[in-house]
Amino acid sequence: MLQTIIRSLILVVVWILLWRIAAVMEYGPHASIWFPPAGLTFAAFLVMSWRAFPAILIAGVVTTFWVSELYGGGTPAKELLTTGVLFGFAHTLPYFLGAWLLRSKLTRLGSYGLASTIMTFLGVAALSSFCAAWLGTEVMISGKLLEADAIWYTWLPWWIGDMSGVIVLSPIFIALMSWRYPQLEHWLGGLSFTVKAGNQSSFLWKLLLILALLSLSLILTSTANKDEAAFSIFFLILPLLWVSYTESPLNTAISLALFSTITAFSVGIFGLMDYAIVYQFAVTIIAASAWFGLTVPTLMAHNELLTRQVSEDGLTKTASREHFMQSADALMNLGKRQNKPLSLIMFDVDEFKKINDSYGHVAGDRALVQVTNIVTSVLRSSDLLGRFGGDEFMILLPESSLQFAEETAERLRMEISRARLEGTNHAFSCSFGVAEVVPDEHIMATIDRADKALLVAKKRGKNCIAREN
Ligand SMILES: Nc1nc2c(ncn2[C@@H]2O[C@H](COP(=O)(O)OP(=O)(O)OP(=O)(O)O)[C@@H](O)[C@H]2O)c(=O)[nH]1
Repeated sequence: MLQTIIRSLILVVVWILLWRIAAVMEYGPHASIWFPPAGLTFAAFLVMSWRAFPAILIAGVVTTFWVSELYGGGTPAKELLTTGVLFGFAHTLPYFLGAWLLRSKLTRLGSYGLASTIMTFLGVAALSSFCAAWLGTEVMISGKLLEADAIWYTWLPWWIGDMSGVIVLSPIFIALMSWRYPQLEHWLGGLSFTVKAGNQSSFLWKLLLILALLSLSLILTSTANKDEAAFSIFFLILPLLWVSYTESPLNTAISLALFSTITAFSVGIFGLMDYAIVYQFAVTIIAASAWFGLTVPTLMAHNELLTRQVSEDGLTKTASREHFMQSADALMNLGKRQNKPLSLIMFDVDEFKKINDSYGHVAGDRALVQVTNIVTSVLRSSDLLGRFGGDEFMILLPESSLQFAEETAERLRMEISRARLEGTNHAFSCSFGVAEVVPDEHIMATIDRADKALLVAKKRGKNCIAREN
């Protein structure tokens, strides 16, 4: 309970502080480049759900009194209180509903729906801020804190400011809060905001590049005082996308927060109010693109994982049957072009069933890994080892005559027979069948001949090598 009260108090104070900062950076009445409290409200509802309500309502009431103070005052306290409560609801309800929608979508998507998560986040940010700005303006007008016709020139910049506040800043607020709520990571749709171990120097260089380019664009605009110069800020999309493609979501959130904060402050410092709308759109569009950019590394990682799963045997990490066939085709074509012989070895662990029956299937699995490790240590890097199925494996040896393949099989047989099943005194052995690839034949024909030779080796008493007839 005490913890909830402390968290709510911190939320009230931070919200009011951010509101004050945004008010300092206003380029028109109720219009700033971005409105950070909107980002905080959205993040708070996403992380804390309805528990964030009291804190944001209180902050809404306090700031309504402050607005009256800033813009002339004169409204009686009772009326201000009603306006404050109404404003609180006008601000919180749209963001609460938006965060609830995103939250329920996230729980359904899991970590594979990052692109969909980001699309929903951007859509929800646009809709929630639209409603919050519209309702907020109406409340301000009915509370006589705004002129009736102000709806037309206040509502639009209010909306864009709120929307960019949510799009640009709520991820950094979610990141800050998720350190206190680690359970968040499960449903952030593959977005992890935890600090990753490792060298951050490349990120710092990228950050410096962003700051340098931003300063250049701002100085250029204040010197030239031309629209064309102001639009140069859109070039910042390149380094920011670079960050999102190559860095963690947390680093992307930090870069966007820093980029947008400096931009918002600079509009006041450099007197760039005339270009405020350019900066507002630049910040929002660049942030939205950077969030989509985050899907690239995630998709690439998924792609890599899937490729590995398809091309690798899950247990022994040797080539899967499908991958072996594909690679064998390429190696056979190369052999044919270079006019070099290729040979194939099929081998099978002897009495493998006994290992399973005596020591269990887990020990059986370990035995298969042990055998393939021994085989890999003997083979050349150009040889291709694949699992045919069960305890049967195949090796394609480029630039190898039948004679060379037999010698290799003999070395493998010796090495394997020296090994003992981990933690036991159980000795292994394998039987081998060897065949040479005939130019233009299908790999399955060679496999068939090597397999027949393997059967012969088994019939001869196992732990030996047989060559094709
Ligand atoms: N632990 C484990 N066992 C497997 C796996 N795949 C197949 N097996 C078992 O491996 C055994 C293969 O037995 P076989 O090759 O038919 O016979 P064997 O005992 O090796 O006898 P020989 O080949 O005649 O020497 C079967 O009992 C399968 O259930 C696996 O991935 N892990």
